[in-house]
Amino acid sequence: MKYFFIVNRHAGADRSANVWDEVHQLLVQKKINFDAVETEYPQHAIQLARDFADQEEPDSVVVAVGGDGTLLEVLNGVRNSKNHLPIGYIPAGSGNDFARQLEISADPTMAMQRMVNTREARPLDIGASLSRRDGMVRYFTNNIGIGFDAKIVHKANTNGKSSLSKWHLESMAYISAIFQTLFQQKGFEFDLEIDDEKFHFENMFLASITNIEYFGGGVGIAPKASLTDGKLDIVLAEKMTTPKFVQLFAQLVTKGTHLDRPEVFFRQVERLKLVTGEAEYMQVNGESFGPSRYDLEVWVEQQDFWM
Ligand SMILES: Nc1ncnc2c1ncn2[C@@H]1O[C@H](COP(=O)(O)OP(=O)(O)OP(=O)(O)O)[C@@H](O)[C@H]1O
Repeated sequence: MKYFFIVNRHAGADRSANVWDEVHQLLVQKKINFDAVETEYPQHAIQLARDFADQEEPDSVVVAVGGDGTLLEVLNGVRNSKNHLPIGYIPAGSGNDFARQLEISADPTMAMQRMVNTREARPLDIGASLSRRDGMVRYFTNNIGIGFDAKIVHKANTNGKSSLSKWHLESMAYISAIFQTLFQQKGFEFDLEIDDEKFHFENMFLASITNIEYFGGGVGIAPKASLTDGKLDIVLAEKMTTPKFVQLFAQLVTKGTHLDRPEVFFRQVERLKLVTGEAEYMQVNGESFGPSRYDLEVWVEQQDFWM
């Protein structure tokens, strides 16, 4: 097996550089067949992954070293190649939500051992989204979020990448951003189509289309999500009063019983369509987009992973 590593040394507020140094040493020690390239700018991993996959090297794996954003780019590169090579992943980001879902160790040596001990590719669900505005299809491993969570991601990302590692659930910066955004985020119109059912929401606050349980570095938005059920989970919350939000948030971070609340809409689907009435921020795997109006068709596909 040949491993092609795509390394974002800037992920995890630069922690990734240390992760990569440790992994690199192990690769050399264990005489593993590998090549490695470091990303030089945002989005570079898409092109690197696509170019490598296009070469049709037999028995090879493309490995992302970085956070959920780097994994997102590698996935999009591979899906845009004619060869959907298996993807490996060494988590080295701030949030690492995909690694959390799959219980991949944050310890680089353990993550690396798990990957090189793998004997066969494992097909897992990924999300695909077609923007009916620009005709582009984009893929994601974790989730698409519109509204509240996306605005928090936007704030974290514009606050400087070096401060991102401090944005964990328990950090004051995160909690204060949640409350600031709670007051700033207005309700927006949202149309949803699932099979033959159509829903119109006047006052949407957060719309999450998720393939995994977590977003935002360990927040369990979708406790029933699975990477092997062939479904995406839709979790919607309408704009609510502050006391109700506090109750919901407490349920979300403690017991995961928020899906039962009347302000929350929950479905598991293979395909959906959504349209936003207003320009909103969107986050995909923790990467920020917009603000913009969205008209998306989203569905589940499968991708081979090496882990
Ligand atoms: N050479 C580079 N210089 C600056 N930014 C880069 C470079 N290479 C990649 N990036 C960008 O770094 C960003 C952050 O990467 P990533 O999401 O992997 O880490 P993270 O944000 O720390 O982790 P997580 O998403 O798990 O919280 C991505 O938007 C990616 O495009």
